[in-house]
Amino acid sequence: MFVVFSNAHAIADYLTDHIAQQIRTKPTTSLGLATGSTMEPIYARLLQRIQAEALDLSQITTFNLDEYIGLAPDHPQSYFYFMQHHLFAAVGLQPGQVHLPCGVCSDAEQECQDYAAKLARVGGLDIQLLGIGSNGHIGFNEPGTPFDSRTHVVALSEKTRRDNGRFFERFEDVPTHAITMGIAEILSAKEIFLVATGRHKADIMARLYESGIDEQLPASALKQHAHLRVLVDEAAAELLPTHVKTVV
Ligand SMILES: O=P(O)(O)OC[C@H]1O[C@](O)(CO)[C@@H](O)[C@@H]1O
Repeated sequence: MFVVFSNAHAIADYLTDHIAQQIRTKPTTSLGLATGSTMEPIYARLLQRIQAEALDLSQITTFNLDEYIGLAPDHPQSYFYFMQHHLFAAVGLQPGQVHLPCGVCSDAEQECQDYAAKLARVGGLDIQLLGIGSNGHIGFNEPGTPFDSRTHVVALSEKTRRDNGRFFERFEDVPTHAITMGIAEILSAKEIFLVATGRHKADIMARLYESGIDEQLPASALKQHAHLRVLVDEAAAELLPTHVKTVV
């Protein structure tokens, strides 16, 4: 389950190869995308590859995991802005191809239903990329989220708001709520890659390894998935027992 790479760039190379191959084989590939610092080197490498190979993205679709409630797409900390800045704009993905929950729609519950309906129409994304929060959240599915959840509004935990506070000027500016894809929708992807890099992710990787399937640890839901790979760098793998690690 755990594949250990020397560093974050090696993980980015591996995922870029895999995603590029998938798109070449299936031009209508649907990608589930994540945000956060972990994804930055991955999108940087993917962007280089797309440009170098002039990979045809005209038929792909993308679905992001989550968005903060209250942040407009042009807010620098919105996840829409993150995706535009790190990937979408440079590779020329068109508005109709990319999907993120709307954080400023007047009816958030309706937005969740609409997003869930769009995901249901795709019927399981081809590849889902995931980061992991230090409390084990995936997307913004915080501990205690039912594993059969679909897209929903979530109240962010104090821990998550503090972790993400590094991107905001003041802690009070960190949104209190978000819309996130649910765990059932994440699990419906055909392949899932959970990525964790850095020593600050070593504790949660050890917890994930030791835990049974437990709603208090959202990422443990992934253990039910037949095509999950957890990609870690050496620092994030530090507390894992040697016998569970495949080193590449
Ligand atoms: O990659 P980071 O910045 O450590 O974030 C980990 C996870 O937390 C989130 O940023 C949400 O808190 C996710 O988008 C991400 O997958």
